[in-house]
Amino acid sequence: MVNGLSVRDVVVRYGAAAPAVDGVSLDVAPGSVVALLGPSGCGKSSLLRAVAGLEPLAAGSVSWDGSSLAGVPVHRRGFGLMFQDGQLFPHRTVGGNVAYGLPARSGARVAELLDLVGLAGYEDRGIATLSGGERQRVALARALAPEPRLLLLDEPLSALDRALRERLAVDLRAALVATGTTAVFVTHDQDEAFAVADRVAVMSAGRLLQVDAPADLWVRPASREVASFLGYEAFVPLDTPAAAPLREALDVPPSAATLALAEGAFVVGRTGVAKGTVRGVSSRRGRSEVRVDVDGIGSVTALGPVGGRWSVGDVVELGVEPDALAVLDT
Ligand SMILES: Nc1ncnc2c1ncn2[C@@H]1O[C@H](COP(=O)(O)OP(=O)(O)OP(=O)(O)O)[C@@H](O)[C@H]1O
Repeated sequence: MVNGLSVRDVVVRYGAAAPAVDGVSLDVAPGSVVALLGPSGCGKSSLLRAVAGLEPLAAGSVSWDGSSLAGVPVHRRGFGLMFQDGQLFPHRTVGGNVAYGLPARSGARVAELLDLVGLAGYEDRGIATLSGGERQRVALARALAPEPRLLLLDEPLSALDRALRERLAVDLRAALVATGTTAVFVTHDQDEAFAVADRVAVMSAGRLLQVDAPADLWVRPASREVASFLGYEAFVPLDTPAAAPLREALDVPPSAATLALAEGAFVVGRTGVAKGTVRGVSSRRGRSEVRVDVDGIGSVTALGPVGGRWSVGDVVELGVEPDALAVLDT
């Protein structure tokens, strides 16, 4: 028996089109957080909705602690749901929203939950007076209040701006860990998936490509497709001359395997092991991003120090950052 959530060979179809979810199997252990990560339309929400009982299965099974949930309606699964637009009750106070679904006179519990999501003392505020980020914090407190045995989160941060999203992702993980909540979290944002989840399940076109802890996924993407989705931007066979300095940095022998390079695999200004021709320069978060062409590798984004001055056509020395390299399985 598998403890927690077990998804086996699940297929979800809408009419005659190709299945939205095409034979996915996934386990979520009690107390762990799994992110479903993939591009728009790959079937993440459909899978989440199937687990919730909101979408019928065309094939396969969903079970909890070894018991099939077939025929168990949404409200009897003991699962919580949280969506992109929080779906708060606009005419209740913050406290009234969080208390919904709790027994009467749960004031202390409401206060504890608001404290957990960083909104201590917000009980009497009206929903209309809250920022978008505060609303999602209230929605999270409300979703956690009944202590669901599984919390299903569908892009809960994607309506927020980037800086807020990054902060809330960290707070969201802290709240899930502090409460020991088992959760499945849908996102199309790699950084968010890595910040929130213990394990990340990468989906594409209805299928699951790889499930791993964030660090393992980054270091050992199973395929070029996974690597591309994580942000690896160039691919080169390990046995080509251009790959020699990269092989050396990783201390791996030449082989037919493919080496993937993420942004920052090359660093401008470090002891040079390769040369690149500058094609463009931009600045992000204080660092310089230098688009360079490297013979035998192609166009890649090298990182450089703040305020570096390069012109298009300059030839620059490039050092290597091993953490931005991965060897793909053949
Ligand atoms: N109710 C529906 N009726 C018909 N087709 C649907 C329905 N819901 C989703 N689909 C289709 O199923 C596929 C998967 O959609 P789904 O929403 O699960 O993907 P997603 O990965 O969650 O995408 P997004 O990140 O854009 O929400 C898409 O091709 C979509 O058009």
